[in-house]
Amino acid sequence: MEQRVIISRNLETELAIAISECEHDRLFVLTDEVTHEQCLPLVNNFFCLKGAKVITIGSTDVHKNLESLAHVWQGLDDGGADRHSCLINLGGGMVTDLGGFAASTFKRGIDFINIPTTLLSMVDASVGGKTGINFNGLKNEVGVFNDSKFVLLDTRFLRTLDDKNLRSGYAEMLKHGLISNEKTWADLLQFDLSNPDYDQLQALVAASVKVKEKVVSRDPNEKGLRKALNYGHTFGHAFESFSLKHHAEGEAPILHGYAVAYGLICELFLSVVKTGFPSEQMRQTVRFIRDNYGSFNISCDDYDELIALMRHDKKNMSGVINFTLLDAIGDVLINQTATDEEIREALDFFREG
Ligand SMILES: O=C(O)C(=O)C[C@@H](O)[C@H](O)[C@H](O)COP(=O)(O)O
Repeated sequence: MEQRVIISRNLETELAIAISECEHDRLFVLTDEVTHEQCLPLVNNFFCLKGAKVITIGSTDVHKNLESLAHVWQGLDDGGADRHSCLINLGGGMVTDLGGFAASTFKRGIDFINIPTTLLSMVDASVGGKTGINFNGLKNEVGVFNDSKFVLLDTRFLRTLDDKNLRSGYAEMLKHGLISNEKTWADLLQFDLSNPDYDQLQALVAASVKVKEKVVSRDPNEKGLRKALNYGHTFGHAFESFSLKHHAEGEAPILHGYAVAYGLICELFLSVVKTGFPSEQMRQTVRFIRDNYGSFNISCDDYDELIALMRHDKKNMSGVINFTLLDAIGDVLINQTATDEEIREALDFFREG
């Protein structure tokens, strides 16, 4: 059965139907500490979740690791899960990625349902079957492609989101705009992230999910076209891993979407320099990103480490760093390379504008 993505109108009814179409002798709900407090109360008294056992892991990407994964497997074991049980992932991208991986590997695979609660997870992480954890300081280093049976997308959860998480998810929408068409891209640049209109956002979310679904349906296992969805991520994942390692004590590492936004700046620059992307459209996008995401503090001394991180990108072939670039909005070029010198120039552009 293919993954079914449903823009929810009545979450309780749709969840009941989804569960009935999955193996579900025992039900489990995975939350993180934040969604346990803010989102679980919105679904906890659903009749279809009666008797479900709740498993909770730490929040943010810092916990997207082996320990949390083992905690979920343990929770499933303790709750008597067998191969006919079902895991419902209620949370952001970290929960849907990690929960999806836990479900895909427990007893070699049980059914799971994603209920994304963040913008990032709604438009990106919960759709398309990429599951996994970070490992060895590298983003999503271990995982499998495996679709949740359902994604139930209820935009009411967006109202529980803080400003930073809203902006984080929006970066992936911006990416979808850049890889799809000028109209979607231009609509996205008009949106006021400081004063979000949730009705307008709901329409943009629906359009954004369609971009992702369309790409994934043509290339579910990222043999080619799906690399379009990784635009901004060669630099983005390097920034994110760098920040996970070096963030100051008491300060949170940058959120995934912020890293992607910064990655987009670098990869737009490379797109202009290497593949002829129009520089005015780059400038407009970069201005929007700088205005809405600020910057990330790196110096020239960090370049070698960032390039070393890029050498682990999953798109690479034969040890050569691989980029997705654009020659125009909606015109994606996969399997592009750049010299270390060009990568450094892109980092200079990121730092200096
Ligand atoms: O779904 C995809 O394919 C993507 O590349 C979407 C990305 O936005 C997403 O962050 C993804 O999890 C990154 O995957 P990775 O394969 O580069 O780790």
